[in-house]
Amino acid sequence: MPAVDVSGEFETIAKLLAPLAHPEWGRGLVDDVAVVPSRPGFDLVLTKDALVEGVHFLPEDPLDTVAQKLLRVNLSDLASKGVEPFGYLLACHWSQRCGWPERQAFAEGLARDQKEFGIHLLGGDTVVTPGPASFSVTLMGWAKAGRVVARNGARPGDAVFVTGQIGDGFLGLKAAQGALTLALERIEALIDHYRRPMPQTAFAEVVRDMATASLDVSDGLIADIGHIAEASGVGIELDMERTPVSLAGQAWLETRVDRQAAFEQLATGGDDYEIAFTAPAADEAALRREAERRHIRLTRVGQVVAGAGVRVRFEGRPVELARAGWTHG
Ligand SMILES: Nc1ncnc2c1ncn2[C@@H]1O[C@H](COP(=O)(O)OP(=O)(O)OP(=O)(O)O)[C@@H](O)[C@H]1O
Ligand SMILES: Cc1ncc(C[n+]2csc(CCOP(=O)(O)O)c2C)c(N)n1
Ligand SMILES: [Mg+2]
Ligand SMILES: [Mg+2]
Ligand SMILES: [Mg+2]
Repeated sequence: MPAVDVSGEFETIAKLLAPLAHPEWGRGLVDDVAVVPSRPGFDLVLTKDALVEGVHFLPEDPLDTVAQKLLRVNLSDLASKGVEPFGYLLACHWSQRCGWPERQAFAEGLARDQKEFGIHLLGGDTVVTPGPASFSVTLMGWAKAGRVVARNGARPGDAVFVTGQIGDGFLGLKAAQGALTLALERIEALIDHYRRPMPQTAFAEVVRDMATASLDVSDGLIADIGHIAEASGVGIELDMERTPVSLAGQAWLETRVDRQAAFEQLATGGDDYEIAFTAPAADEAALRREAERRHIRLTRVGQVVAGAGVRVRFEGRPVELARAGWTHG
């Protein structure tokens, strides 16, 4: 009799994924569907992002961190809209390098973040591909009916804010590729940020209550702020030197001769998973209090004006950008 292939489809589902399933709604991952009871007074909010090896993560990245990044890029989308997540559908397209130990590591990463962020697996699909591995998640959350912040609510007179720090995802990729010379602890922190960005889930309720428009920064700060400007039919003025930078980012900036070009790279590099949003300028003090209570850095990077598009300045001078952020060809 041939040996049982323990990395097969149904072993993966039964042994690694079923323990992660929602105790009621996931039906033990032995049915064709998941069933989520409706929640009166709430809207069901859905988002989906995929990760592809060689495009979003590196072939040598450990699979537990790939699983965490997969959940976190999706958690970031819901957090940026002020929505509380509860569960997700998962598609695994395993490559040839994904044997049992790699699949186990992937499931461990999922388990860790399910616990940290209070979500459960509802179902999904498991296939093998001859190409690079890829994964996707459809994340679901509840929002009080009619209360999801849109991209299109920015108005002249609003200020533009961003949480946390910008540029560590971009620098983290360079660090992981061995292309940065910084102190080892900085390199390690940057690589960890690239592999396991931290979504600003604690800020979601502040966005929900105070933002006029919001999104998360995945493509790049300038490109994503451009999405708010476009959706809202307004212009946005951005002071690029205000881009909040980490200690590692500052150390990197000090190694650069062309400071403006360096800021441009940080503000267009993407992979940040911070929240960018607009709110009435008069609410700045209240927003700062809310951020401080949650130990979250908050930076005012620009303002909303009448007009169209993002106008970027660096130390008062207009900047012509080669590109505003990441796009898939
Ligand atoms: N293949 C698709 N089918 C249906 N809708 C899509 C598809 N791709 C993107 N969208 C929709 O287009 C909009 C913009 O998607 P986008 O992926 O740019 O947003 P995001 O997830 O915030 O950004 P990022 O992918 O950089 O994290 C969203 O409403 C998304 O649901
Ligand atoms: C190996 C490797 N090369 C490049 C990048 C940079 N990158 C890829 S996709 C993306 C935007 C968000 O993706 P999406 O719009 O698909 O959600 C960014 C900034 C990376 N993370 N890994
Ligand atoms: Mg997307
Ligand atoms: Mg996204
Ligand atoms: Mg987004």
